[in-house]
Amino acid sequence: MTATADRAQAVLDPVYWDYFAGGAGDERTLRANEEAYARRRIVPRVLRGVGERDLRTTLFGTELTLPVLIAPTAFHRLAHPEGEAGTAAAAAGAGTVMVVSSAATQPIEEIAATGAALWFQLYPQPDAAFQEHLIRRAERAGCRALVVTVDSPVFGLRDRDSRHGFTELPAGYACENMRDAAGRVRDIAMDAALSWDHVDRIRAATDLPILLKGVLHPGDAELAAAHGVAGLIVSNHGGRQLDGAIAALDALPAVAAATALPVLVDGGVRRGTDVLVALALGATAVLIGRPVVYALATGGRRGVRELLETVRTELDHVLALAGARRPADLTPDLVA
Ligand SMILES: Cc1cc2nc3c(=O)[nH]c(=O)nc-3n(C[C@H](O)[C@H](O)[C@H](O)COP(=O)(O)O)c2cc1C
Ligand SMILES: CCCCC(=O)C(=O)O
Repeated sequence: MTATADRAQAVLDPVYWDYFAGGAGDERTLRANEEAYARRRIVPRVLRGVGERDLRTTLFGTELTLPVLIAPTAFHRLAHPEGEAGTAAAAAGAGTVMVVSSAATQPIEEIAATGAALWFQLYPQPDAAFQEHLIRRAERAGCRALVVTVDSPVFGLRDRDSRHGFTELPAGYACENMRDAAGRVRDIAMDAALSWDHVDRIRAATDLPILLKGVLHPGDAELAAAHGVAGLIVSNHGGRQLDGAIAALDALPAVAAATALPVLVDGGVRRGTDVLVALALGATAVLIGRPVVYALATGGRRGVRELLETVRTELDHVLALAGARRPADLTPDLVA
């Protein structure tokens, strides 16, 4: 991973690099996400007759060839001219799901034309009619789930971006999926007044399964189930929102214990061993953010495909070494 990050930094405009790589505040949580994986050790089982591994995982009716999804990240055209469609083409080739950001720089219809299985990430919007318009568009484009990001009542304070004065997209780029009924691009609203009522409203507006992204507290996992949510993503937004927040991996066990819903996790997943550890500690699948952007920056769709295939190979390999045939065989006792 480090090599890819270095290569991405070398090809990217320094302002964009800092936007992609950076986090909030002192970037403590950003670092903590990776450190939490580095702290864990695997306690393998032997002589389990594992044989051929089977990495397939089904989520809300979609079969994935590996339990690794592409996290929603903004502005792919700033990383590479192929943009989100390049990332989606790689997801389709690898047989996994891409979660498309509200801040994608290409229309969802063009991203969907790659044939990829897509979920749409929605920042809950205070304007109910506008929000419903966004949801309908995602549905019509064939998105199979809504990922509602709930960790952003206000936007994170990111020192690197402030230093550069990076506050809006350059000319020629837009958040193409934030167009209203009149075709005008609206700013993504963040609203500190949002509450569980808003989740109820989104649920009433769609039959798509709803995942809440950005849950870290087990009490919120219990509430999510009570509000009819289909799944959770344990996440601190890659350390870009609340600096000082608990590392995603450290939050995972208590959230998984608090709910019967499928629990996904993102933040700091870099290798097959990290995937194994997250699954053992209660995740049904993981998502990867920055490494995808870096791979896109350096190699377009081919780069992203290569990244996914590397993670697949690594996960297959470490499952064998740890004595597990499939993701469901992984249990917390395998991690110290
Ligand atoms: C450049 C960048 C843009 C992001 N944009 C979004 C976004 O639009 N919506 C969202 O819910 N999360 C967004 N995230 C957070 C990711 O979905 C994810 O939680 C995080 O990147 C995972 O950590 P990782 O980068 O360590 O893998 C973004 C993250 C990055 C790095
Ligand atoms: C308004 C764009 C939001 C992108 C985002 O979520 C991030 O940069 O972390």
